[in-house]
Amino acid sequence: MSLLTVTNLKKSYTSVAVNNLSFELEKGECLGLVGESGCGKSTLARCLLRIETIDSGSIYFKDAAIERHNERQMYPYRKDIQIVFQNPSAALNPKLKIKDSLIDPYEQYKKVLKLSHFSHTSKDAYVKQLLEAVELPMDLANRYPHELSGGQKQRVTIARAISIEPELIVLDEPTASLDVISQGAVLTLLTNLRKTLNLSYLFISHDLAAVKQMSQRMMVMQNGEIVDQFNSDQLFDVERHPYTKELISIF
Ligand SMILES: Nc1ncnc2c1ncn2[C@@H]1O[C@H](COP(=O)(O)OP(=O)(O)OP(=O)(O)O)[C@@H](O)[C@H]1O
Repeated sequence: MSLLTVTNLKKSYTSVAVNNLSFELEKGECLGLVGESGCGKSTLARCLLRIETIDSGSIYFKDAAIERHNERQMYPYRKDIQIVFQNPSAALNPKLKIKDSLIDPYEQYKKVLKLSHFSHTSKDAYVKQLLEAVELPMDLANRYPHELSGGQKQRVTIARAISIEPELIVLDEPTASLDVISQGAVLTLLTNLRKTLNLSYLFISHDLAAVKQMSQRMMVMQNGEIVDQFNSDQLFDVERHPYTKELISIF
């Protein structure tokens, strides 16, 4: 059984943002999602996280159809689906030291947490493991977000996401705000973490090369619909959808 099964998902604002989306995501895989600005990628992410309500369709995660869950029913699933956003500065509380930001998801979900990779013997020991996991030095723990570089901040948001050992992380343009060198390093880190922690990713980006590098399978979205789905090594095959070919030619 797939970790995530989305069927005929539809979400409209003033016009349709996401229409009739169906796909499956397997445990342990990175599934890439590409498409130009405004095609509905972030709307899909918000629907999966239940930040948005959906109009119709279903979202089946692990053993449950979560699309109509209320907040109380969502609680055990919330910890299993985490998100890393494009802009780490907006994702971190500027008033919290890094160590306090890192401990925050644990505090929120400790009632339902069963950690197998990290261990929480003390706050300091836990923070140290998380900083090590994202290859950041321990002395960042006592700093505030504005004292970190963009790449370091994004590593902190990744550490927060993995701290509660979720099943799935939605990566919504996680490197878009970083310089090219930091981008490569963060993508490599994410790939290593996926393998070490047996994570699954939905990797959203308009960077075709990055998605190909990271993902085992890819989906292409246009005007709110998935127009192409394939194994990443079939990206350049002749039978690709004309829009996929167009994206390749732009790249
Ligand atoms: N809260 C909202 N209210 C009204 N319309 C919205 C809202 N959020 C998104 N939309 C619209 O839905 C469509 C899809 O937007 P979405 O942000 O999902 O695209 P995207 O592919 O993630 O774009 P980008 O790559 O620029 O982030 C757009 O037409 C957008 O204007």
